[in-house]
Amino acid sequence: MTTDSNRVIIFDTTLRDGEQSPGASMNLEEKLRIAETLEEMGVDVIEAGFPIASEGDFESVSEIAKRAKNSSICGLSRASQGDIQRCFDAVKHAPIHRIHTFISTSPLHMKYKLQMEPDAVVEKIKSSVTFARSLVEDVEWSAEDGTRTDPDFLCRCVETAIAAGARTINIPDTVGYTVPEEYYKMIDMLMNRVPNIDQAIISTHCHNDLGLAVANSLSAVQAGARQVECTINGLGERAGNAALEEIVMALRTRKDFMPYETGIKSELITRASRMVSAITGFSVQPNKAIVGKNAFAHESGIHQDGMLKHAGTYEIMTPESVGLDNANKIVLGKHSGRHAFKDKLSALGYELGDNALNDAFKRFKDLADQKKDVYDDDIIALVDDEVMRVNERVKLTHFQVTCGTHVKSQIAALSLEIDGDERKTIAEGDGPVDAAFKAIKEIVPLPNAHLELYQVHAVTQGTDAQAEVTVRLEEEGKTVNGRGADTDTMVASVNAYLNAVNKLLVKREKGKPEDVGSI
Ligand SMILES: CC(=O)SCCNC(=O)CCNC(=O)[C@H](O)C(C)(C)COP(=O)(O)OP(=O)(O)OC[C@H]1O[C@@H](n2cnc3c(N)ncnc32)[C@H](O)[C@@H]1OP(=O)(O)O
Ligand SMILES: CC(C)C(=O)C(=O)O
Ligand SMILES: [Mg+2]
Repeated sequence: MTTDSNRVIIFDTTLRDGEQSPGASMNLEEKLRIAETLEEMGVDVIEAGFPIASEGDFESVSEIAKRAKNSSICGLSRASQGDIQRCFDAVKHAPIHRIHTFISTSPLHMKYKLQMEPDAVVEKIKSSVTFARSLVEDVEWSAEDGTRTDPDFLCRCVETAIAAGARTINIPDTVGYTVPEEYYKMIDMLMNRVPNIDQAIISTHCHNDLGLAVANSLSAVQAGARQVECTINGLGERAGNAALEEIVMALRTRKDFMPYETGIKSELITRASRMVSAITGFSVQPNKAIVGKNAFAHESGIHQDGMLKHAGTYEIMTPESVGLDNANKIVLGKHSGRHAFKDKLSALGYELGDNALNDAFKRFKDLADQKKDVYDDDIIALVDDEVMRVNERVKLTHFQVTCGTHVKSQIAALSLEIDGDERKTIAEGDGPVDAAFKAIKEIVPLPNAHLELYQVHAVTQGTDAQAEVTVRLEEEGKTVNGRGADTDTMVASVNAYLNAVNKLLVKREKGKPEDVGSI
């Protein structure tokens, strides 16, 4: 830990307050993994649990303490000797350790929860901190429900705790009630009114009931607090605690406005976030700041164009700075423009001329209108389809087919353009594919061609996925493969068959000059 006046101590309570989220219980092995990652990240203080709560909590705090090297390991305890002793017995194994003891100071909590008079609470602060100090050097004291506490009484409690030996004074916004300006004033008031305040570091512990936990914490730092209590992914009681990743990245990104340092290796944030999410089963919302899956994703054409020209146009931090190695994501969808589409094609190894690019872009927009997510594989299928269709002599102009139960045979209506001439037919078949292929053969007679393969696979997942169809035709020892891709499997099938037909025509041109172009 440092005495640098601009250094903010990061106190992580994922394993204590985070575990107080209903359904977020973790076993020993999981807590050890998280603690190891927090230590690797450079977290200054790890609140590893509440040792009096259960045998399991005691064991996990002890085990984390035994393995700790650089981080201080802390345990929570009520203002009672039993809790404090149990806490000490667990954290004492760590080379650097802390006892954190708390008691409520708001009128509501004192009257109804503790059923204690304010003077008795002050006495408890004195006795509990004194006892904790008899066991360890580093004692933190918290005024539970601090933000709803009478300011004069809060000053009295803080002064008592410091006089008894507390070296960190935490002012929790236990119920997420305060707002940034009010919290700033409260910290400022303590800094100015408590006579021995310079013997302690002021700490924040903000809950997110109004979505203000991070804003309140930063406001307190600006007022003089130098420890922030927070959790990975903002896990914690009810709506959670201030999110560590948001605090750290806000301080790092806005150094111009908030000239404070933390010791966190921000490149490990994504790893820690994913680990906590996987262990607790609490998924991170896609639009969550810093660690949401969309935090560095750009879908709209104007943003994508800006990003391609200069990432700073729409990103205030780099994905690498939080450990995302797949860099910023340009997500192609119906809001994308040509710049992003062309860039994606280059990344996929395609360089198309202007006309081909425009055609492919149009088909991409049509696809994006039908399909929510357009993946790289969709684009590859689409462009391959486009490239294959250049210079085709037989083109599909219209196709419709019936299908369903209680019909003996399916009817396909088909129009093709052959060398510029429109030809139409209607054919019956045993199933829609059979009807469609018979219709093609009626217009384009291929007496010696045999269908060797008809294969369908979904390019991506979901019911709106593109179907990719492969058709293999064999004619007098020559084999061609045709491919077609579309969200409609039947349209993809017809396109694949026609693609194979066009290839056969090319092969005829090359092999038998006398048959050139005969259809
Ligand atoms: C804001 C916070 O996050 S506070 C921390 C919350 N975390 C936890 O509660 C951890 C898990 N808790 C537990 O396992 C249990 O509540 C225990 C083991 C701590 C206590 O269990 P029990 O002894 O059965 O008490 P129970 O939880 O029902 O009630 C809490 C008691 O502690 C008292 N208490 C609450 N806070 C404090 C405090 N800071 N100092 C002293 N006493 C306190 C309450 O007034 C109540 O006392 P009472 O029994 O005389 O009425
Ligand atoms: C025990 C304290 C620090 C707490 O978690 C709170 O008040 O929210
Ligand atoms: Mg809390």
